Amino acid sequence: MSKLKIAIQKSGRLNEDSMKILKDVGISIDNGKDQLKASAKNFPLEVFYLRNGDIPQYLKDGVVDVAIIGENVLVEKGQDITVAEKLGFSSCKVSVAIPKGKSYNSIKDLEGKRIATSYPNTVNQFLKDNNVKANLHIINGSVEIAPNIGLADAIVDIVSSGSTLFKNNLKEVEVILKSEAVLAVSPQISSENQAILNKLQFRLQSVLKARNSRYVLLNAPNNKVDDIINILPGMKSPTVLPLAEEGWSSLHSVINKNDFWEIIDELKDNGAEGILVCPIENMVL
Ligand SMILES: Nc1ncnc2c1ncn2[C@@H]1O[C@H](COP(=O)(O)OP(=O)(O)OP(=O)(O)O)[C@@H](O)[C@H]1O
Ligand SMILES: O=P(O)(O)OC[C@H]1O[C@H](OP(=O)(O)OP(=O)(O)O)[C@H](O)[C@@H]1O
Ligand SMILES: [Mg+2]
Repeated sequence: MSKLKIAIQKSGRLNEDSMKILKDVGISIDNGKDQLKASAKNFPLEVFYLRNGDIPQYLKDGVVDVAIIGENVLVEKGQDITVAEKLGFSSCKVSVAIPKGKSYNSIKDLEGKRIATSYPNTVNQFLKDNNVKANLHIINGSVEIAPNIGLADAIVDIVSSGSTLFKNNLKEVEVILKSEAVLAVSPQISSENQAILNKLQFRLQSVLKARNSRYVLLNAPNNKVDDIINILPGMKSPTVLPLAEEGWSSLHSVINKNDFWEIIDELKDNGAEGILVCPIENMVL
């Protein structure tokens, strides 16, 4: 029987969350220590542990069918690779930064400047789109140090919290792109393995929806139930059950996790009590 081949970052920022999402979709992996290849016990899946930067080529060559990878790496090295699913972790930006003390008005200020980066294709495309010519210095890591040692006037690198920029006395002046971890698909995937991918994607979607949602339970006097139903976003028809205490009901609903803190005061002002907010493991809609 055919198996879907998936590439996961061997070690680094994506590894743990990638393994966690496979676990959350019910796939258990037989993982020997330091193994570069492993098989799932209960799903037709083979896992290859690879360097993030090498994965686009493996996808292009059809060595692996799918991969969990940063979108930014696909922009840099994998233009013809499709994204099946955004996975909601490892959010970051690829940005231009310059020394804090330098003035900056527009992209044109980069004309003729030296830019240090590990993402030359991304930077070249950005410069071309903006009709700016600059000189690239390609380095593999610790890019933020380049302006301080006189190697460059500006850098293009990943920014997340901004603390690396801050520590190196740099400021972000342009955001070239926003990125998160994605499930990327090889253009060479067979129809047999595409069918396995569809099953994996169905499970992923159910887990991702659940991660973004919360199950809310609350109690309210019966005469407030209609008002509270109007406040709870996104649910056409919450469950309403009578409480043992006369004149009171329990309301159950699913809401987007980001909405909860926005509506909590409104719920309380409208008579909601005993509000419970619970995580959801899976959502099949
Ligand atoms: N500070 C950060 N915060 C959030 N996400 C990040 C951050 N830095 C990188 N990422 C994302 O995680 C991915 C992996 O980053 P990481 O630093 O672990 O790998 P790498 O050194 O670029 O790759 P390799 O596996 O080839 O060594 C990046 O491609 C990017 O999408
Ligand atoms: O905005 P921040 O939250 O500070 O994150 C940004 C930093 O994180 C990444 O480096 P990483 O720690 O992965 O080191 P690396 O250069 O060895 O990959 C990236 O290259 C930046 O340097
Ligand atoms: Mg890194």
